[in-house]
Amino acid sequence: MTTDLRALRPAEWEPWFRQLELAFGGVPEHPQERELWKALTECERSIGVWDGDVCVGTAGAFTFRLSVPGGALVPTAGVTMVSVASTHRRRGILTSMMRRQLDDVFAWGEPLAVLTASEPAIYGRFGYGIATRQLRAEIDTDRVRLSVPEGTDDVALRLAPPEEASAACEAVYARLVPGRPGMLARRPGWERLPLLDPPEERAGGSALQCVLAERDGEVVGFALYSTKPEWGPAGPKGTVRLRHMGALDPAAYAAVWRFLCGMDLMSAVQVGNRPVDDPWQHLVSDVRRCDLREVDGLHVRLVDLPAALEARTYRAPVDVVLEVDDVFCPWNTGRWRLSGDPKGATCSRTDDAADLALSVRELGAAYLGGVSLASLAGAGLVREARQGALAEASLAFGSAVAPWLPHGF
Ligand SMILES: CC(=O)SCCNC(=O)CCNC(=O)[C@H](O)C(C)(C)COP(=O)(O)OP(=O)(O)OC[C@H]1O[C@@H](n2cnc3c(N)ncnc32)[C@H](O)[C@@H]1OP(=O)(O)O
Repeated sequence: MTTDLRALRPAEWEPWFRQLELAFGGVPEHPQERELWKALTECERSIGVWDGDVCVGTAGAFTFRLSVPGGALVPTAGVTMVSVASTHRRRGILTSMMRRQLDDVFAWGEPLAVLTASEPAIYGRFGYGIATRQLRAEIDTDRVRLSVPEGTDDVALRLAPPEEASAACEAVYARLVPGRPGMLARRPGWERLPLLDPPEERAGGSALQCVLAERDGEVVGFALYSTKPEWGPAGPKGTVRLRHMGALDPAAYAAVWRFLCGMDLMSAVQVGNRPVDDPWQHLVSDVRRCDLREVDGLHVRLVDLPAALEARTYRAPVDVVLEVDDVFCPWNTGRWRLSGDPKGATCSRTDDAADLALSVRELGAAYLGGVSLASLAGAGLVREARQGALAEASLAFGSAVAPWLPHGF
């Protein structure tokens, strides 16, 4: 079988995207969603694999800037729309696309590649580590009470049509990005993503709604959500489905959560993707009635290892030699001295003896500060060669807030 792997040509987008839809089960995306992804596709950064004139492989790489510990926004490739035709599976087409893509990303000078996986088992072999988790919950608001901090009553709430409120929500979102590793600075066009709301995908729920939290006329928080009314023998038992929220201070945050949890005729708030350290967990009277669950979120790959390690800061002073194994991107393999602190870091090749040995996948998992090197060592995935190095590096790599990716891509 000979196939042709090449950059996507704009005129090829339809069959290319159709291949992606087929690989994901064949149901066409809603036109609203299709149009958004078409507008956001960066053809010159996307790959198509063709068998004759049939598209059999797809992969894209959005131009992102990712928030990392310390608040820098690092140029990052957002790997997306990966698929191989079921007629051509398990013949190495994904591997060939990952090869081309990571070579490209390195050549573009982007230190990181990130993705969210349809199945977490796919990408470890290409050097991606699971760096963030997302919290899912269903809060039983008939039973759970919320205690709110002082100042919450000073926050005014106002319903607004989501389209009209979008600019104000985006302004709040943008201010949150540097403070939470894993968040993405949104480029023009991406503000449409939280507003996607095809009627066919509401599953009995309302259209998207928006509440704004304001203090002295300034928007300090928001939530995008829908409601699903339902009635049982004992009366109302509707559900609030939270899509997206953000707030600039604890009182604004609590005001939004009190609104979500206090809606009349609603018995539950469903939360699909929040940070694992989301503060509402400390406001509720009964955390057991919140049905907390966690799943993998952002998978991170260090493409240019020294540039990536120098782009973030470290929570405590650290001076370690890392012996890194990177089979898929061998330019990262070798010994690297990392010296860093809360202000910055340097990372360069060294012949000195290793303090810690690990693969680039573990480094990707630990990079945003949400997965501890000590925990990875407990699984036998990080080896300590100098006593004390593991504790030192674990502390330094940690983040005060859990890294989190608010939305898929
Ligand atoms: C970021 C995103 O876009 S996530 C979306 C990923 N896409 C999908 O899930 C759509 C449906 N699935 C597919 O399109 C394909 O099955 C793909 C893309 C996952 C794999 O494509 P293929 O061309 O079959 O993969 P390829 O032949 O290169 O396999 C490489 C290796 O990965 C392994 N692999 C491939 N798919 C999977 C999987 N789903 N789970 C576990 N391992 C896998 C193969 O067994 C192979 O292992 P080996 O090197 O030890 O032999």
